[in-house]
Amino acid sequence: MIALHGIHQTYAGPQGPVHALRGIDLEVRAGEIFGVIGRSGAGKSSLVRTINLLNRPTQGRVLVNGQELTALNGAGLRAARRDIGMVFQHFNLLSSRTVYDNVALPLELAGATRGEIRARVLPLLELVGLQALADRYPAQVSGGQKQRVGIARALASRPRVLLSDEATSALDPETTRSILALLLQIQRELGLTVVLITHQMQVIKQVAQRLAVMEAGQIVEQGETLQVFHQPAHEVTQRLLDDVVPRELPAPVLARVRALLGDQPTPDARLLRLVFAGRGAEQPLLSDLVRRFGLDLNIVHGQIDEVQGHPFGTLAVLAHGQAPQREAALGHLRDAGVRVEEVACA
Ligand SMILES: Nc1ncnc2c1ncn2[C@@H]1O[C@H](COP(=O)(O)OP(=O)(O)OP(=O)(O)O)[C@@H](O)[C@H]1O
Repeated sequence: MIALHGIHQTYAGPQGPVHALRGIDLEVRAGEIFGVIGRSGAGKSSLVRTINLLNRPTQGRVLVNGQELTALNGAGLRAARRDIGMVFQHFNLLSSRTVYDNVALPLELAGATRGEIRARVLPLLELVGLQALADRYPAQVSGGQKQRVGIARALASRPRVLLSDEATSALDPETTRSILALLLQIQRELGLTVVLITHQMQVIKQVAQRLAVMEAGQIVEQGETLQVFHQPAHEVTQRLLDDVVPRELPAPVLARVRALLGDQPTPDARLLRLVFAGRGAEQPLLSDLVRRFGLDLNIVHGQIDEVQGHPFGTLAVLAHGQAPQREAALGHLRDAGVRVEEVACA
């Protein structure tokens, strides 16, 4: 659906060239929501803007729906771009136009009649829940509503691809959730392919089926969201994931563990952090540890969440038991797909 081959992007900066993209190869499948995450300056905006050639890459090829955009210019490129909608962090609405007229703009530019425009804009406003606000100006609606206008405008030319450049970064968490829910809804209803860039794993967690992690102009990791959350391979991914599943146990939890252990050396006790995903989270593994391996467990901390409809979470347990049983129990957990880490608590 979308294929990027060997993409390089170099800008002329005041202190010399800036290599914003350094050899990106990426495939996005038809009908999926693909998330691109990275820290500030990693190259995310540069990447997403190459997909519709808002930035023409210095080197490399961009293919969308089998058409090589990098080989197009002028009218050919303009036509291809109509198949790619885009929403922006700061909405990019025209303040002098009403909500209705902002959504109508791309259709006007494409030469549609007033009747055609009306027949397209009204259902779009209904889709994004703004039919009652059609006559308001951007200054008279909230940030979340502005983004709904931006989404309706992006959909006006019936694109098959939607690019989202930090669409929720200017919004509060609750509005972010509602905008992401809307993106999911339209992706499902219209069968859109969505590429969404963000610096927040919470956003990825809510909507992306697959993701790529960027750092310094390169993709350092990519895969299915649940898999990457469960087994992040790159340090940058792990750091970004700390937002959703912190690696460090909170200090009060560690203090409680120390209090539980008391002053006596307890060679048979281990503090373990278990990361469950999908399959592992659905089995009665903790009762197995007690019944089959004779361990004593204190649950000291935990959180359970959902990623792509699958349970995902972490649990910190203080496990008491003799070394052979403990090792067998940990093997059992790992076989069931649970990631097991020993946490130092001294
Ligand atoms: N038009 C430009 N001219 C010069 N340098 C640029 C230009 N656009 C981006 N850059 C530089 O390219 C690098 C990548 O920027 P880009 O905006 O793609 O990253 P980003 O991951 O989207 O960052 P952010 O989340 O802060 O927007 C940065 O070092 C940035 O300063």
